[in-house]
Amino acid sequence: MKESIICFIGGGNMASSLIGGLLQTGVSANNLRVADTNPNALASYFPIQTYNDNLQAIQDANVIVLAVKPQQMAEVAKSIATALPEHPPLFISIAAGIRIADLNRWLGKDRAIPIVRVMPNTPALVQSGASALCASTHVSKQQHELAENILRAVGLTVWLTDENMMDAVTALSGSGPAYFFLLMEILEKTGVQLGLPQETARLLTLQTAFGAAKMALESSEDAATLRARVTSKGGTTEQAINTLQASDIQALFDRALQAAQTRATSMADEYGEQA
Ligand SMILES: NC(=O)C1=CN([C@@H]2O[C@H](COP(=O)(O)OP(=O)(O)OC[C@H]3O[C@@H](n4cnc5c(N)ncnc54)[C@H](O)[C@@H]3O)[C@@H](O)[C@H]2O)C=CC1
Ligand SMILES: O=C(O)[C@@H]1CCC=N1
Repeated sequence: MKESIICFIGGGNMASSLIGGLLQTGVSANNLRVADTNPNALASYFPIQTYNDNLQAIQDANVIVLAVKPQQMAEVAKSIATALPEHPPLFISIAAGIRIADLNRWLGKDRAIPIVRVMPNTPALVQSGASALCASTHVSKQQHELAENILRAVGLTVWLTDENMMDAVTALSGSGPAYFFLLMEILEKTGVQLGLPQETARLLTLQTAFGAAKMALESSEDAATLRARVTSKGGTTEQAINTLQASDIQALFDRALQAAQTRATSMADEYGEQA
């Protein structure tokens, strides 16, 4: 991976998390490029080569990371197709919903293009991302390893054998950081309502979230057991958990994640087959 030239098409929120994470992990700035049609998106960027012309940016790249919005993907991919060499580089698409088959059609028409579809998340910026990967049948063993190495450099990776699982992953871990950030917002605000100074509520919230995640990751016990250890019989936690369960928090999250999964699937139809 260290020698590969990795070119990002689209330099927004998710691309900047990946680029920042890769730089932190020691990938040379000389091997990273980013192209974006909006020069403001690149203004505050890391010290890597930036382009406003996608076709110029992809020249000699070993890996092209497609990081534009799903609705822009067809147009961007079809334009890149006009400039691909005889042996196309590895494509990594991080777009929610967009299927490998559609990407291959846009990029290659009838010829096979090596594509790895990935659903990463923004904690990649601090090497704590979680990515699910799924490879097209035309991805070589080396390209498989290359994609794995790029994403593993910024966090956990899991491979999916069934691309259909990607929309569930998008609902769980792709969107997931937002659920935890929302919970942090809620806890901090509630702490203030209970009488704590804002900064005290903020710090206690963040450290509690971090501590709970670290403990769950490092423990051999499941989350339910760890929760039980906090919940003293007749104590305070029991009151809070009972209140949350009386409002059926499980059903609320079922509906929320189903809505996200359904949206990912509908984006594939909206921006894919008809595009
Ligand atoms: N934000 C997130 O947490 C995650 C996003 N994703 C996926 O990553 C992709 C990008 O999402 P974000 O970074 O959030 O969006 P964003 O809007 O922050 O970034 C997209 C960038 O693409 C640029 N762009 C638009 N048209 C272009 C073109 N023709 N050529 C080159 N660049 C162009 C835009 O100027 C913008 O900077 C999406 O497909 C999304 O589904 C996947 C996982 C998590
Ligand atoms: O909200 C979205 O559509 C993207 C995909 C996962 C996270 N952000």
